[in-house]
Amino acid sequence: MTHPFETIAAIGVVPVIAIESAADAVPLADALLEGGLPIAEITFRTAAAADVIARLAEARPDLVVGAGTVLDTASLAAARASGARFGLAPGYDPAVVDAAIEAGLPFAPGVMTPSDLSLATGKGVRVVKFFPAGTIGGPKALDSIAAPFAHLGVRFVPTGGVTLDNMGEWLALKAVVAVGGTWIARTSDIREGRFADITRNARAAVDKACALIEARGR
Ligand SMILES: O=C(O)C(=O)C[C@H](O)[C@H](O)COP(=O)(O)O
Repeated sequence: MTHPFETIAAIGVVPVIAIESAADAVPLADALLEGGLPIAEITFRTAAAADVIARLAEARPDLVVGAGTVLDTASLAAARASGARFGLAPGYDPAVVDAAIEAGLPFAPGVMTPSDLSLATGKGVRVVKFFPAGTIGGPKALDSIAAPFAHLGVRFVPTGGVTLDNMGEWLALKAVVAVGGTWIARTSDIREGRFADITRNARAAVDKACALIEARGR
């Protein structure tokens, strides 16, 4: 089975999803898959997250489903038990990172500073979320912060303020493995059943990411 971070690198975009009802899980997955996006980061921002992951792992194995907003070890355990294939967090919590390593779950903690990055790389982590990407200073900030870690092969998933319009600025950076964002499958679009819009957003994001990744010649 392909490593989930390889799939993420090949596609170049990760939809960050806060879904409120497990009943919407399969329609959401089908909307993403129809848009050519076989990845979903289901965030533990809602009580439904673990149920949604479990349903998707069971009913839509073609979708690489992961857990987002993993803020504590209890969420990590719930994510694993539900069948999440990877995890991400907005910040760096050593207890969560240790638990993910121990469990063998591919996990990208969030970093914002060189200190966070040092902690992460010291644990052997090589894929991190860069959050909140837009607010920290955009691609220029990432370029500067990443430079002293480049020889370690650290790759970033900038998230927070990324859109279809600005994703090209991020994916132009070699250190960026993929971008993440909520714009592809918004909570309100899921709640109100606008799955055709989600398919359209997914297709636009994937097409753009693929073109950008090809252009930079990876
Ligand atoms: O929840 C997490 O684990 C996070 O890391 C934060 C989210 O990825 C961002 O809040 C998405 O930001 P927007 O795409 O600008 O809405």
